[in-house]
Amino acid sequence: MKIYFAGSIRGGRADAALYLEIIEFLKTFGEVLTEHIGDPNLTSAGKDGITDRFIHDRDLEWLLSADVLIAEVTTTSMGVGYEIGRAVADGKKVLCLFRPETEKIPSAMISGCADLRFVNYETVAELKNIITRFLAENFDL
Ligand SMILES: O=c1[nH]c(=O)n([C@H]2C[C@H](O)[C@@H](COP(=O)(O)O)O2)cc1CO
Repeated sequence: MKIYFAGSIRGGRADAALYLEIIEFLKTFGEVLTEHIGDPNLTSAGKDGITDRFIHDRDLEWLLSADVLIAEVTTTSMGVGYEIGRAVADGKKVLCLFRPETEKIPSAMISGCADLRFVNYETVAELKNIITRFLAENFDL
């Protein structure tokens, strides 16, 4: 299974360590196409490609080749929102994970979308359980 993991980069790297932990966990289910999102050296000021066009085109190719998109959406990111929209438009299975303990409120354009699964979680153990169920139960919960 090819998994596209989406997490904030320029939107802020407060959850970068969590992204790395999610990616390591996702690797037990299949190939994670976007391992660089967990790179602790990748900052919100940086980029992991030569140009923005290169990053966009490379990521979109990965996204369209993936079986599923899993996004951690607690840190608001325009890029993650765009990826979710493109995945939904392409009919992909999409799981969005959000920690409501923060002061942030998710965009209604994500939490209100009926064509994806939007799930709140509190602990990493809970998050892993949700991912396991989603991937094991044919992208449903
Ligand atoms: O350098 C990058 N590399 C990269 O793969 N992305 C993609 C993957 C992430 O899921 C998403 C993050 O978007 P943003 O940078 O707007 O927070 O965009 C985004 C950037 C920078 O915008």
